[in-house]
Amino acid sequence: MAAGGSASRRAQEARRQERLLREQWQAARRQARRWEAASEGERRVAAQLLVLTARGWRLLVDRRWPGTRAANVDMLLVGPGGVFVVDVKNWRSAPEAHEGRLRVGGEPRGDHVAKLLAVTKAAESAVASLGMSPVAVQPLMVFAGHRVDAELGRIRLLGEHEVGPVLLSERHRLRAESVRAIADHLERVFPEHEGSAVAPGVTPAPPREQSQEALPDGLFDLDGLREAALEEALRAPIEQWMTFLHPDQVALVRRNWAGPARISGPAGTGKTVVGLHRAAHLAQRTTGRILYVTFANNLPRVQATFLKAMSPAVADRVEFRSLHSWAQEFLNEHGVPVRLHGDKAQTAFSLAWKHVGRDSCLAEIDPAPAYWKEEIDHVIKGRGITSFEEYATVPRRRRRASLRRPHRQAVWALHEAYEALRAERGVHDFNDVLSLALAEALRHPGRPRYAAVIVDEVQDLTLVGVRLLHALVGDAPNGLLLVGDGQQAVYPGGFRLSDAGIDIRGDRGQVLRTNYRNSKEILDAALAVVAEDSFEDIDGLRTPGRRDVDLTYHDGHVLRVTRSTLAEHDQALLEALLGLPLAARADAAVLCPSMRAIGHYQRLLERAGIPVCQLEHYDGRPVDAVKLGSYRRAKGLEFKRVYLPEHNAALTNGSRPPEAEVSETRREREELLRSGLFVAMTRARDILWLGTVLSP
Ligand SMILES: Nc1ncnc2c1ncn2[C@@H]1O[C@H](COP(=O)(O)OP(=O)(O)OP(=O)(O)O)[C@@H](O)[C@H]1O
Repeated sequence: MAAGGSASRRAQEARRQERLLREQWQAARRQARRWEAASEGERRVAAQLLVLTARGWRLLVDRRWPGTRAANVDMLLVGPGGVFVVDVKNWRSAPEAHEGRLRVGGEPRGDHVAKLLAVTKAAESAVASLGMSPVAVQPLMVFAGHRVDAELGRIRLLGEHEVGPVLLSERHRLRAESVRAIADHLERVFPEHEGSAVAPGVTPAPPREQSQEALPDGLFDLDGLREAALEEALRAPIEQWMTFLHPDQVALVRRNWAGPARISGPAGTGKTVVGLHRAAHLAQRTTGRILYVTFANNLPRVQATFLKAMSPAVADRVEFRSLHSWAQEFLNEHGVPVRLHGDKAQTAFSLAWKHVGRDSCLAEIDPAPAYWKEEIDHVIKGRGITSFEEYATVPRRRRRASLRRPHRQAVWALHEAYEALRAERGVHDFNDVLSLALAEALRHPGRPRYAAVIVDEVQDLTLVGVRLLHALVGDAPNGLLLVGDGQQAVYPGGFRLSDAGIDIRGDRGQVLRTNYRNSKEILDAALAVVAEDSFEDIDGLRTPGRRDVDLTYHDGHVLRVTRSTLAEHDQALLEALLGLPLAARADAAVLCPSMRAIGHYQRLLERAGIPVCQLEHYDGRPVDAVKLGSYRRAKGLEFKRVYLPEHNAALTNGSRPPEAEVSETRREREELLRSGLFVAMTRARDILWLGTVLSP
């Protein structure tokens, strides 16, 4: 039933659009005819664009390029789809875009490309003061008398038939008031060109008798426009942040940095948003590829979805990858054999622990082998340490237990045993993949394969990981951008920029301070968890856990739900979720600290008939299911409603021995658990549900 109903609605809308378009097209053609100085071809293009002016677009024609005496800009077009800088060409031969160059009739036309890009840059600067990101400004070359739909770097090449439908079906990023304000502003910045022979007013002329305006065959393709208009009517607008940023953010997106740069700031301050806009901006400015990397492997899919919506023209030049999957592919391409096998590597470690760890002095500090596996993973291999002398004195960042020389000797013996057993099995672990890739990258310093590398959640990388990414672009201008927040580190170990040989000075280190995501109530609750945990960020600075953050006005609440038993607690969670309107479930997430808890809540929700989407499978596109995953998997994401069942179960609550008796390693573990909880809590925009069980 639904399908039949929607088909008939679609047909009805199509008929309405067709009627409307005929009227608009006829008015536009009459108006274009008044442009005496223009050629017939240019008038036809103008008529296409004038149709848009009847649909909420503003067309500025023949404007002066600011800062020049005589240079002109053919057209500026502002509408729901953004700002377009339009250059109309009335060339006899069709354009050819090949290997980034424009040729017409075999002749190079690079000068036209350069001019259009320069005007686009001027338009970007003009709208930046209104907080508009450069990704919303797009250059277009339109060819009268030809059918074209191609790309030349960031320039879209369209024929006269294609331009109308393409612009009409752009996703909506500007509301009517913004279109007005931006067009008014551009009208002032790009004044009318003196001596312009084009009629200035571009409001459609009053309709004449319509019968005389029969459409000449082949001149105008109503079908294309009608389809586009229909799509436009059914399409949802893209998010506000994909077009408008705070002016300070726009400045970061557009800035020229002479070498590696860094953007830091507390949770929710728009770091990823700036990173994504910067990726799109750099892709627009260069012909090279941009690598956007994170540690987590679900985040790249989500970020790729966002970029595609935000800036489809450059989406295929930005590669979103998790660090390890990228490194593995890089090794494969270079013919370096790699046999990543996490389980076999883990068995090798367990055996090594049994042979040389369990009965050593290490067990006095912490009897849990996991602590020592982390020591090897994050301190020794994560830092690329290959000799005991180096390990004997290395600063163990984010590690609390102090290890004297005999302990370090014991760790080294464990490491060597592990490496021998791993090698015997012929397998690699995750750290090996990065070390091999680093060695390979350093072996081929030649032509960089990326114009830029942007690293998100950089605090979660190991030193070897960050060195590897640095090696890909070196200290090239605008090459490396590190984005992250030390307070959200959820892995042990860590590094300082100086350890990695990355020198970030002056304005290349930027801090964002305005939280756009959380309400005061939610942020205060999250900060209370880590208030006592000062942390060291990658610049080596110690920062107190309770940080000063500017908040934007935003409503949001914390709901604390305490029940005596797990069954009652789970029932309360189900009631909260079942009470949501169906559409609201899509923006709700249940986050858990462990795999065991994820399994438990997956069964609970499914039994109650609540559809669940694991965060592993979430790619940022709306899906009508409650998201479910671990705190770590939720990094970098956000949801309107976040549910944290048994949120404090892993933290100490009354059962903790006196402070003096708590081991350093236990303190370290608890600190990491609190960081994880802090990350999970700060994912919530409107509602943060905190479940507690009194007697689990
Ligand atoms: N200028 C802005 N105006 C309005 N909202 C914004 C702006 N900049 C960012 N936001 C919003 O703020 C939220 C947080 O942005 P983002 O995810 O980039 O922050 P972050 O600093 O990377 O967060 P985290 O470190 O917690 O993952 C998003 O909902 C985004 O839409």
